[in-house]
Amino acid sequence: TNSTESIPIRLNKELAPCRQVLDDLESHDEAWPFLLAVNTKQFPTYRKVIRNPMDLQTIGKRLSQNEYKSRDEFVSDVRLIFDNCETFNEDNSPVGKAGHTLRLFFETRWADLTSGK
Ligand SMILES: Cn1cc(C(=O)NCCN2CCCC2)ccc1=O
Repeated sequence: TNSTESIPIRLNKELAPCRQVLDDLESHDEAWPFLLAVNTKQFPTYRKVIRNPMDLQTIGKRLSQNEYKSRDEFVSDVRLIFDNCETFNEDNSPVGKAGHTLRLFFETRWADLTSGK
């Protein structure tokens, strides 16, 4: 119900599924493009095209620093990674394919951890 969703993430013990799914993402074979922020020296146009960069290391820092007020804020940052990836990469490129694969893995794992439990 929405009665618990607005309670701060740490009070409502929603931190556990966030930490779990982040660990699962970081250890996935297709996570290599998303572990760290995109290197803007290697991709000089990136910051012009992608206004809100996001990566798994940044999410981990925010989680550890209690910067997420709800699980929905956490989920939004994860989905931002994949939306940015679709903007900047062709679907059939190595990075583009990794993004589609990891997005499906995330949505499936997140549903298992938070709804069908
Ligand atoms: C998210 N994203 C990532 C890349 C990428 O190539 N990352 C480099 C990954 N390297 C692998 C070993 C060292 C670093 C390109 C475009 C993009 O949107």
